[in-house]
Amino acid sequence: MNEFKSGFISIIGRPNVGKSTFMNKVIGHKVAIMSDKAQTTRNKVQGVLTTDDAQMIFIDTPGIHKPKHALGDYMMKIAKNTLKEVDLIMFMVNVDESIGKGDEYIIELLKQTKTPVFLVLNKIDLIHPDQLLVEIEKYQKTMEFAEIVPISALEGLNIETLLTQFKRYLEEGPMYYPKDQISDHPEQFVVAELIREKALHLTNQEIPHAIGVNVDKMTKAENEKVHVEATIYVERDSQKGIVIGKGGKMLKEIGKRARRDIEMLLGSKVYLDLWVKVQKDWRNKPNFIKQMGYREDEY
Ligand SMILES: Nc1nc2c(ncn2[C@@H]2O[C@H](COP(=O)(O)OP(=O)(O)OP(=O)(O)O)[C@@H](O)[C@H]2O)c(=O)[nH]1
Repeated sequence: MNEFKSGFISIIGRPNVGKSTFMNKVIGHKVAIMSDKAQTTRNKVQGVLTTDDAQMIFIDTPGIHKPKHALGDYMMKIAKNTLKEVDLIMFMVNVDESIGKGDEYIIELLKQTKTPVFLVLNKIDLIHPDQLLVEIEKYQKTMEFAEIVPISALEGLNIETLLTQFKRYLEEGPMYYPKDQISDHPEQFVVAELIREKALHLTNQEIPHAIGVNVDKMTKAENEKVHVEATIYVERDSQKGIVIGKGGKMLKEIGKRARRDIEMLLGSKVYLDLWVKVQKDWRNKPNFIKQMGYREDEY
């Protein structure tokens, strides 16, 4: 059997280029893995595409949508961190419009990351084929792209080619989101991802891949508050120290930010209890991975 590949793909592009149309075409109704509330969270998972031999998790890139308001260092840092941590970047542009300020802003950001960038020229149905080459050349002058793929999200043109190319770039990896459990308890996975994401962004150290999060318990209390208990797993004591921070400051901040997003996701008040544990070499322990929600046979 072929190896199973998986990875995170950050979608980036200015408003109206067709990102939602693309997601709908690729994932269709499966986008409904999360409640509508999730659509208001920052840095949200847009959709998960699972095939027999691969899983692609498309995520939004925060700090990008309103460059005018988001130029602050803080938002730039979040955007950069997100782009650094994903496996691929999908930069979508409208081929029927000239390169605008919004695109230039994104290109500047993309130049600073080592993650492979796919330039996806959308809406090819609106232009003459001769024009396509001209547009491609314009973009090629701005930076180096791993691949350039013209598509029409609306008409479904060349989408399969794009997905095949994505797969070529992804590495062997686990199935982060179970194929069939998605509609049952999707929240737990998303909640874990939100906590992990905050921990990654805030620690900004060499530990990202050593952080795993498990949601141990999620219950609704009488006052309608959702009580979430989760454990952040790291591989070494030193990493535990970083995640907890001086006087517990870091952990508190991770909790604060994660809670905000979880509340938006679930649409209710949340009480978040976070623990940090050292589990040596957790990434190489199949049972542990399974316990964290990944299925062993898919791993
Ligand atoms: N002709 C044509 N129109 C498209 C294509 N893809 C998207 N559109 C149209 O472009 C408009 C914007 O598409 P969206 O998918 O909402 O764009 P978006 O990037 O998600 O926009 P934001 O949510 O504002 O970031 C819609 O009217 C779509 O129907 C395409 O391939 N061809």
